[in-house]
Amino acid sequence: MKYKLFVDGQEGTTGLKIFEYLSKLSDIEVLRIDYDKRKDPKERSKLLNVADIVFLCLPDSAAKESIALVKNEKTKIINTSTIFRTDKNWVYGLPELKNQRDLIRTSSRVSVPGCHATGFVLTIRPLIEAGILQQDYPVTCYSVTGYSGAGRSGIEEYENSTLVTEKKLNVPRHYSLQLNHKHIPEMLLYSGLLYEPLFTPIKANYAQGLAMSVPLMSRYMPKNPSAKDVHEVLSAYFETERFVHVMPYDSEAYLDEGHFMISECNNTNRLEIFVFGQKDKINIISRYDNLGKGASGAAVQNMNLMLGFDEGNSLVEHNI
Ligand SMILES: NC(=O)C1=CN([C@@H]2O[C@H](COP(=O)(O)OP(=O)(O)OC[C@H]3O[C@@H](n4cnc5c(N)ncnc54)[C@H](OP(=O)(O)O)[C@@H]3O)[C@@H](O)[C@H]2O)C=CC1
Ligand SMILES: CC(=O)N[C@@H](CCC(=O)OP(=O)(O)O)C(=O)O
Repeated sequence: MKYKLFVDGQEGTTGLKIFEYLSKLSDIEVLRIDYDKRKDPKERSKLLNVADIVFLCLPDSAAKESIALVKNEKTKIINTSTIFRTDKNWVYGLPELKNQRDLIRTSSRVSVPGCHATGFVLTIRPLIEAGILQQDYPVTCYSVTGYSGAGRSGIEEYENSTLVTEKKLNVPRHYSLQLNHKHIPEMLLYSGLLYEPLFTPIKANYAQGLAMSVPLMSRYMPKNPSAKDVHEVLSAYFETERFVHVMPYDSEAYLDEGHFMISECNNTNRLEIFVFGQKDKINIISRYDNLGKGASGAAVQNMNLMLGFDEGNSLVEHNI
């Protein structure tokens, strides 16, 4: 039997990328909606209810509408939008967190993590579990991302050369300046922190690739770990993971004359964690493709688990 899959939002940035992955699989049948009917609730309802798995690649309000249209027990939902990521009836689709993989395998409602939240949670949670970061540590972090993270409208804005000149989009831009980015609730809940991190995202004039940086000060942490100790904890936590890799400690070899390269994981589902530091200063940076492990790749990884496929089915693990 072939599993039936439907991507609601098939023409959007996340949806199109998921389609690319699905086109490599043979044990599935991808259901398509007519372009003109893609926003018609009646037509969507038909497909949503015959599919074994649906990917919701929609704005929050439309995703909510789709969920209400699912009227049967069988259809499993993978939701890439922001809503329900902290809802207890949904499983957070980050398999690399301890015990999360089994929850995903048996769930019929999975939320794909936000792109910024992915790197943050994977950095903080292992340190708290290992007891070298206390839950009330006042964490500050920042993330630099390509404009495709803002979906179709973001891409159109940046790829329209007149606007780039008029709006001065050729320089990086901080946003969510009130420190209230929409990923904060999931960053708080799944990292294990007691207080919201102070998070500043920065969008820049390139399409794809994200780096989340979390600087920490050893003198304020239990056991005063060195950057090398932090590296060892993270390496042990992700030792057996296929898509999350802790890179060699303080490795200059991965820098370009001292500069970090954000887009090296593009077009893969790979997330790399780097630890740098000196004296009591620790700098942890994760890099990944916001459309890979930050969205569509993560969605397909979750699908593989939910259907009992090989977890890496159709996903690219390495840059070759
Ligand atoms: N881009 C990224 O890196 C990430 C995105 N996400 C999330 O994924 C979701 C999709 O984002 P993204 O693909 O970037 O956004 P896009 O704007 O690129 O795509 C959204 C798609 O939804 C369609 N749509 C809008 N309203 C409806 C409706 N009522 N019924 C059916 N279809 C509708 C749009 O149609 P139309 O073709 O008319 O535009 C469009 O194709 C969002 O919730 C976003 O927050 C999550 C992680 C990362
Ligand atoms: C560049 C840019 O604007 N990125 C988006 C996040 C992309 C993402 O992860 O989105 P969802 O939480 O919507 O799923 C932002 O920071 O709001």
